[in-house]
Amino acid sequence: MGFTIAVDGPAASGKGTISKRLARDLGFGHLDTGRLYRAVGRRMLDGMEPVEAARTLNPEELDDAVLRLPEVAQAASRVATIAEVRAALVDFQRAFAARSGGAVLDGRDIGTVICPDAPAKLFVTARPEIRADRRWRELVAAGLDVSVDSVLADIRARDEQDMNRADAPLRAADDAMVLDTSDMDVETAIAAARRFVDQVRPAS
Ligand SMILES: Nc1ncnc2c1ncn2[C@@H]1O[C@H](COP(=O)(O)OP(=O)(O)O)[C@@H](O)[C@H]1O
Ligand SMILES: Nc1ccn([C@@H]2O[C@H](COP(=O)(O)OP(=O)(O)O)[C@@H](O)[C@H]2O)c(=O)n1
Repeated sequence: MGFTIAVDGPAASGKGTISKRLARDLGFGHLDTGRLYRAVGRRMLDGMEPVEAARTLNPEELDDAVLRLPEVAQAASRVATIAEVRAALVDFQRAFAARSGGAVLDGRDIGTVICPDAPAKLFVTARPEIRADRRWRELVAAGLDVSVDSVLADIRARDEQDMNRADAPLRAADDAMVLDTSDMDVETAIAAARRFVDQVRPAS
């Protein structure tokens, strides 16, 4: 089994950016597990029952640009409260984590539930207003007409729902390194994450 890096944190904290770079620089695979929940949420918006949607998800659906939409993110957070939906997605995530050659998974419950034995766990966070500003810039750059206030409201609502659900709530694992990126630029945040990984990774 390869080395697994678990990266969790709230919306737009920078966990995807860090995970992608760690994976690229280390030659590991990367799985953005939020896309699984977004794909289920999207299917629910199309009228499908969420548990059925999770059980029959196709990996090809994970690359659709429509998954970025704020309404899909909200639907994702709603379906993510359903224990049977989460259960249906466990095997896919654990199989990815176990791939030889190493894996980086980012989400909300990777260090706590999906890969509790991962040797490297990061919890990436930032102040809500900063996260909202980052996500707003990203959505505007993608051509969406959204206000920063609506993005902040979505982030706060999802934080609340994700932290307070009964099954696999968003929280830092006890053995996670907490990285607050509020006052870091992208390169500084990536470098801090890499230093931590290098400390716990056996030299190869
Ligand atoms: N440390 C940082 N400083 C400034 N912008 C950042 C930082 N980290 C990420 N971003 C930007 O913020 C947005 C959200 O980052 P992303 O990695 O997608 O967050 P997450 O995966 O936690 O939702 C992206 O547009 C990204 O380029
Ligand atoms: N491992 C995960 C990943 C995402 N999710 C849910 O899926 C939603 C969307 O996740 P995401 O990672 O794509 O969201 P962003 O952080 O990119 O905004 C979250 O608000 C969570 O409710 C989860 O419950 N568990």
